[in-house]
Amino acid sequence: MNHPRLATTPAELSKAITELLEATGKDRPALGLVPTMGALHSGHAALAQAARADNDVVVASIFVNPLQFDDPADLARYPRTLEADLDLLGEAGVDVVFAPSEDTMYPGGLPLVRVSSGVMGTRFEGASRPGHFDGVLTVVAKLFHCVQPAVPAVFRAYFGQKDAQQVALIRRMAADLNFPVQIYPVPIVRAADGLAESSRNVFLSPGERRSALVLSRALTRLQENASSRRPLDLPAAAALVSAEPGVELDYFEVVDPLTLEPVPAGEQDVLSGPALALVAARVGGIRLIDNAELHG
Ligand SMILES: Nc1ncnc2c1ncn2[C@@H]1O[C@H](COP(=O)(O)OP(=O)(O)OP(=O)(O)O)[C@@H](O)[C@H]1O
Ligand SMILES: CC(C)(CO)[C@@H](O)C(=O)[O-]
Ligand code: BAL
Repeated sequence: MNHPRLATTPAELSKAITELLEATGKDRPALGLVPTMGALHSGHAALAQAARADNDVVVASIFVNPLQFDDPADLARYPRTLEADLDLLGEAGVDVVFAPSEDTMYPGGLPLVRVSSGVMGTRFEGASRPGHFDGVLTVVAKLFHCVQPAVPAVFRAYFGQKDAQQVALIRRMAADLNFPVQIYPVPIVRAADGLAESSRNVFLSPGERRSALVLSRALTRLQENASSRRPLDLPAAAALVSAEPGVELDYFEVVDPLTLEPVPAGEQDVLSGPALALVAARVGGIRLIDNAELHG
């Protein structure tokens, strides 16, 4: 198995990227970045494959970012599978993996100055995980700076639509703070049973996994209502989730895909444009999120 080149410091990373970009012989080669927290699965592979298809050089990062965890237990048990991750990334054709230590990313402790995710970061996932999106945006800003090519190149970054709020916020950060990177969302990858792939799925027992399928079922129901121009009936979809034994609904909302502003209940019967349904629930002790685009 061909592993990608491994860089553990920004200096090693920069050197590897410059060498690979120069080796293309192109005036303006393209560089793709796939940020991850490791414990990789087919969802991450889809991101790496999309980056491979679009770019001359592909970098993936693996860093479990303590700044985005508000729950120390969640951080402590986050799965870490570096060897298998390198196999998967090698298979997907990734050239370089940046896997810094916590000390390298945050020398001298967690940073004093951070990126603020504003009001969009306080809703949905942000309401349940205070400080989460400031932590995500801060580390993504750092990763963009570490990967930013030192020679003329197109720079693209790939994020999964499974974390829809994260994609919306990273797009806003790149636009609001003039990051010279183009953000590419990649569609949600689902297991054969419909569950959105997630690193945390390994913690579900077989019974919990069966219960968790109610999330994708409820989203499909909304999609069918929207596409056949029936009233959405979000309360019925939420009731379906709440009625599932062992599932505790956190939120179920229909929002604007770019601003994440909720679509008022009175406007949900006839959608005036594309909308996004966002759902989060606890199944056993595990918090799961999912979403689906709605087209009327
Ligand atoms: N099923 C999926 N389909 C598409 N992209 C995904 C999927 N799962 C994760 N991603 C994307 O992979 C990137 C890295 O995510 P991360 O390493 O946090 O994995 P995860 O499976 O989302 O883990 P978690 O258990 O933390 O939700 C993110 O951009 C995320 O949106
Ligand atoms: C984007 C990210 C790698 C930042 O730590 C993380 O939030 C994730 O894996 O989705
Ligand atoms: N996939 C989002 C990262 C997190 O859950 O912390």
